[in-house]
Amino acid sequence: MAGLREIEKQFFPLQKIQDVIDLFKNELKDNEPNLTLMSIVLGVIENILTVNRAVSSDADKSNTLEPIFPVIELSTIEALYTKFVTHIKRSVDKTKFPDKFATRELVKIVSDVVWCCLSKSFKDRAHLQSLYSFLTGNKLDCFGVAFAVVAAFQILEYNDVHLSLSEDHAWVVFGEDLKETAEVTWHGKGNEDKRGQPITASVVEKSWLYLNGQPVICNRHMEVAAIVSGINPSINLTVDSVEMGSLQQELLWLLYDLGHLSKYPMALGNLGDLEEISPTPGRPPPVDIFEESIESSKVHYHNQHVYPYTYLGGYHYRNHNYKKALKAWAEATNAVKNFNYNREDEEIYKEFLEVGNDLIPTMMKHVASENASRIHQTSISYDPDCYADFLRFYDGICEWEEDSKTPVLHITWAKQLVNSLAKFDPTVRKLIHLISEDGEESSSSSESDEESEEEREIIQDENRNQKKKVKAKKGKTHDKDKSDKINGKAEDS
Ligand SMILES: FC(F)c1nnc(N2CCN(c3ncnc4sc(CC(F)(F)F)cc34)CC2)s1
Repeated sequence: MAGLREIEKQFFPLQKIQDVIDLFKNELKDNEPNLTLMSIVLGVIENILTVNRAVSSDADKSNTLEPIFPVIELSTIEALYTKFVTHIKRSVDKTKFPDKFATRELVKIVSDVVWCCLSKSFKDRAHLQSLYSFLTGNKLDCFGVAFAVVAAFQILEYNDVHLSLSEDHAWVVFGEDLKETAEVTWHGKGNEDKRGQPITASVVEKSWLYLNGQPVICNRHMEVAAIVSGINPSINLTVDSVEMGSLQQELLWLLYDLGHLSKYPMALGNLGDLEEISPTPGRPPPVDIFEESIESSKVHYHNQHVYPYTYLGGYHYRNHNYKKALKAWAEATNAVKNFNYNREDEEIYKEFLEVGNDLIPTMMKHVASENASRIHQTSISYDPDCYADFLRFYDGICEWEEDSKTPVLHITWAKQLVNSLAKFDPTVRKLIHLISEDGEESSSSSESDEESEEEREIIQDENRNQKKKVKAKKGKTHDKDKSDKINGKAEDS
């Protein structure tokens, strides 16, 4: 790939969101959309709108709704583009690799060409995902390194090297029919990188990090979807750039309409989140998009992806549809239970820890107060379906832990379980009919009364302890409340 093509240059300068949409629309018509160009353009815009925000000095501008979209000059983009292309072409002697398809040796060399320039600091900060970050700050996050390798191979005119994505890791596939795999980046903290190594069946089997062999294997258009999905509109922990969020949302709808999100559940989840924040007129509601994300995982990935369910659960929780939230979370652990938990799976562990030990307890508390307003007939603490999904949620977590090298549950899980159990009304606990996997039936209402009496005593004892603790903690601000604000998407100030 040489310099920018004339047709690409004509879109500059980019002065508004629509100019970026037009540039991407044109690139996506091509069967080799220019990954390097698009990553640099998005990185420049994200940097101006979030990291180096031009603080408008004239007072009148700050309170108008006039957008602050920057003017992106061709010269800025071309300089960065040439820098990356030159760096890649100068570092790889193609004459040594006459094959049409990439080899493992070449993949390691290209990974090294990216890796050697990286500064060793702050790898899990925001806004480190684009080639702009690589070219101006020598910093890339885990995804950014893998993407840079794939963009480099496009420049070297290999069309067999593609991005392979799980829910918390990225690597590449290559070779005649994408049969080869290779690590090209690091994962998590304190793990030696395994760059150059293949991802073997033993590493993949029952591993959430490698999705048990069901990762998202991208083509060039899905690689564009990955950089758009990776846009981070956050200015800081509490405020997002409205312009950057709108650009991401419009680009995701462009990719959606072209069919490039149909096999990418997380990109659909990201789009659902954006639609919750700012609904696009004439587009489906967020729930429909989350359902499409789940359907995509079922159809294309043997229902092995977990995030589609936690996207949906989080959405229902935020909108106080507690019954639907419990159903989604039960289906999330139904997906995760087939994996064996290991030390590199912390991200999904944290997701479930928050659901089990924070969101569900908070939900049960709210519902308890709702009872006070005598609408308890519809409340979840009287609903057998909710109780069944609550039990399924925990059953999935326990099955996930079974045969795992690393334990999942600890005392806090048990305490919260007892605490939440107690919030369900005893009558509803009798209505549950437990059918084990081998079809054996047993009703949850225990045959002997003293057993349920004993169960009640444990629960009452736990409640007494909880009440004592709450009184003791009265003065202390609840961290979760703070982080609730942190997760809030306040409008651009
Ligand atoms: F569980 C839900 F509530 C979630 N909310 N946000 C979630 N994200 C946000 C976006 N995200 C992603 N969104 C699109 N594509 C990818 S590829 C990938 C793995 C890695 F970064 F490449 F290593 C992560 C990821 C990770 C999961 S899950």
